[in-house]
Amino acid sequence: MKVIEVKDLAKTYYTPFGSIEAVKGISFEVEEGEIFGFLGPNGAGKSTTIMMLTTLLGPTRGTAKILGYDIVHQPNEVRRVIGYVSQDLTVDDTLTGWENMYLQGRFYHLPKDVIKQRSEELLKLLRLYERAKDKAETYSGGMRKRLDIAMGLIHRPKILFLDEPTLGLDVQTRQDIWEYVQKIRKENGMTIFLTTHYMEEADSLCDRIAIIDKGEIKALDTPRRLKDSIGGDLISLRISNDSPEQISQFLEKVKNLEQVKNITSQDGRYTIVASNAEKLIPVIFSIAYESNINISSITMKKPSLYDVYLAYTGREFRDEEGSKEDAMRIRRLVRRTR
Ligand SMILES: Nc1ncnc2c1ncn2[C@@H]1O[C@H](COP(=O)(O)OP(=O)(O)OP(=O)(O)O)[C@@H](O)[C@H]1O
Repeated sequence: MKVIEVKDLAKTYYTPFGSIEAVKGISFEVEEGEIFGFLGPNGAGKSTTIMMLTTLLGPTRGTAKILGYDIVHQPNEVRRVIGYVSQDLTVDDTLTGWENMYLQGRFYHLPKDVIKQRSEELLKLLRLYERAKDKAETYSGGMRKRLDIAMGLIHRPKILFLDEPTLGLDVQTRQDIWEYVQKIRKENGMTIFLTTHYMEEADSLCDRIAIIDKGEIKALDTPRRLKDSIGGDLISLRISNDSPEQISQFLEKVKNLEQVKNITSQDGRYTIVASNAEKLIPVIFSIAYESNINISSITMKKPSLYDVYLAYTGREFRDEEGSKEDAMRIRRLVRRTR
């Protein structure tokens, strides 16, 4: 069953300095029980999309349905069936874990006994139960994020939206959060929609991934199939010759080999996409020898999501402006979690 249906969804921000087309008419569907990831660099349009789907922001164009409810015309129904954990923590530091859970439960008008029972369940699931009587200000950053997720689950949402759930957390805590997200899905049969700019997070956690760049979905599939879509292994090589003519003749010969699918170059590095790369490397060396080409380095690897991103967007997964914004956001989170 499709629980999220998005059709031609778009958002343009109008600012005194001009308009920004943050999301440019995207369409996709999410099946019940999936962990669905939105992967893209800073500024790609991930938060804008999640905010539209959680009814916090009106779209400029297009529609989306959450469990059949329209995000524009039935926002209250949508809010009842979803949980949303934003990038910013909603935890109140001056309250204990229990109190934070209680407050959240009251927002949803849940009876006291239900809040107590669900809080106990969730605090145990997210390994916070032992510290639930302590004030949140004594928690680590990872514990606060876990409490935030527990709070987002108190009304038993059918779909949980997580915006960059592990932003600014260390590697170990990040992996803990992944484990909890998988546990939540398993134990509650929930659908999870998350945004991330961490490749390994999307790879190990998501059933399917949409790669988003500059407000557009560039590719959407399972991590395995996305990687397979590259069409083979990747051989990366550097050449120390100076003559462009010599190099292009060499590359032409390599390109004509049956196993070679594609060759791209970036910053003086040539990337060859090929099947059976192990067997191809000696052949490349012998062509280089015949063509008087000096290979200064050569490596071989299976494609990663990073390579998929590169192949679909034609550029590196970085954004100078975005990384500044990201650093600021992490600093803000760190300050708050102190
Ligand atoms: N309130 C706003 N007003 C104007 N422009 C905005 C606003 N919010 C976001 N933008 C712009 O819209 C684009 C998409 O931003 P968005 O926050 O959705 O991206 P993102 O992929 O979630 O990145 P990040 O992880 O940095 O939040 C960016 O160019 C951003 O600067």
